[in-house]
Amino acid sequence: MGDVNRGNNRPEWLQQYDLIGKIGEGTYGLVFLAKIKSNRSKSIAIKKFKQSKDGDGVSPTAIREIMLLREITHENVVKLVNVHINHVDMSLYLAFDYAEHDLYEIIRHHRDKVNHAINQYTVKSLLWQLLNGLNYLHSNWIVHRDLKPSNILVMGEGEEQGVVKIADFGLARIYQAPLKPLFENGVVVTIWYRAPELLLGAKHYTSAVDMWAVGCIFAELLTLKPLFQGQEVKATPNPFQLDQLDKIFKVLGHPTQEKWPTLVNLPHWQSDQQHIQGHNDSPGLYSVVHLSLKNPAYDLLSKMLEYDPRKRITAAQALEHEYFRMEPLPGRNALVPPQPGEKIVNYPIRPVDTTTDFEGTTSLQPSQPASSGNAVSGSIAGPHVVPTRSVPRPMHMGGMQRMQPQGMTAYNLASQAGMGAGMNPASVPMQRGVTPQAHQQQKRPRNGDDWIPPTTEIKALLRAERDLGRKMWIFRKGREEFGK
Ligand SMILES: Nc1ncnc2c1ncn2[C@@H]1O[C@H](COP(=O)(O)OP(=O)(O)OP(=O)(O)O)[C@@H](O)[C@H]1O
Repeated sequence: MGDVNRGNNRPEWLQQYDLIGKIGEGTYGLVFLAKIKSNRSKSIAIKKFKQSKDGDGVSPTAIREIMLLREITHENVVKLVNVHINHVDMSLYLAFDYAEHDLYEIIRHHRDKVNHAINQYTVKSLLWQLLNGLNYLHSNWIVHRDLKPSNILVMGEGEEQGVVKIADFGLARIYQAPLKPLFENGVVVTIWYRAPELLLGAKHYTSAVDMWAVGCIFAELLTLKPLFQGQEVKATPNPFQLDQLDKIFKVLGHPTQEKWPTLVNLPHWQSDQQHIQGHNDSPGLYSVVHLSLKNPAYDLLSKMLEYDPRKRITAAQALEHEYFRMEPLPGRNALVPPQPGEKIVNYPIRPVDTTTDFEGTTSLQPSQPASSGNAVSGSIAGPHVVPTRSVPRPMHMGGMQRMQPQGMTAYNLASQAGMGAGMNPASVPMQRGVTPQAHQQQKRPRNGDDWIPPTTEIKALLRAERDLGRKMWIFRKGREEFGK
């Protein structure tokens, strides 16, 4: 057990886990690695959400994330295995299946450590599974909106080795007609992967924004470099990201009204003509990604990076693309070597900062090696421990699992449904329910520290969101009436 389990006020629910340490930090909170005590071979990633700024407890963002994730069951989408709300301080913990790798680290490893490209089979398998998960989400009216390499997880050793899992639905929204204006929720997609319509000020978003991000990620898998690495403007809540657009135009050329008729309606296109309506020559996407114009990979990529969102390829269409029908065929284990005897890439496991506990505080005790075999942070713990990467370890490679296109259709049966003449969420079978483990947990109420059963939980969360809305309404009314 790591030091992080030694605190006096450790909540009781946590006792089913051995908390190993912190593995990451995002906009919405910290991510921890834990082991289930009753089954130490099972690793869990526990995401602790930060409190909302106004101290109202569980934030609406978190509520949406839970509501979405409880409904979602797909091999290529990360599984939410448990939810915990601490009623004392209204902090929220989500327990997900743990994935040893993510595309950010895989790309980084190839670029900075092994110094060679990711093999074609792996790129194709990663991309296919990413599209497969995304197709499922889009079929269920969910736009991810924050796709980027660190949100695309890949399973390590075990039965699911090399399987892609889309993670982080912190910004995802269920989208229905009429679409909600973007600005209500502020910034959506991380800038490098942000679609041009959003950069040009579109007030509505569609699943096409995710496909743009997939195009950027596909190019990054091929070249090991972010495709459009713009300098972010951070001044106002949703500033005009001129540099990001500029980076895109430099590679793809400037969009034209002929190719993208609704372009003229976009706010920034009108307001900043001088900067963004030039007509300079671009080197061409194919030269940046080093692909010939005839290569099916290039054809698919250029369809993902189509300017007009209405013409951009959908996830369902992309899965049917010729690229996935030619050798090497994509497979379920994206990390197996392309040919028997070919060199295996030893991807590093996640470093774990064993000195940081759930409160984000540091125990100031020396780190201990995690029994999980995960890498741990430096040996002397300080308040600002910089985790070090472990020595890469060889991965056990199981039998090669590759799929024929027909096999993939079966594998993807649910997610392919309803994608012909428009998306039809009703035709996609969705499993509801909760793991038996979660049911056991809910029977043990504790002092402000209980597990909430799924339906009650959703109701409670909805109530919390409604209450928050009511509070804001009362607050706004008060301001109107009293002029404050
Ligand atoms: N289920 C998981 N298993 C293993 N690692 C995970 C899991 N979920 C998230 N991570 C990792 O934890 C780190 C932080 O993730 P998180 O989703 O909080 O933030 P982010 O995606 O890096 O940034 P942001 O939230 O600002 O978009 C990332 O490196 C991510 O790959």
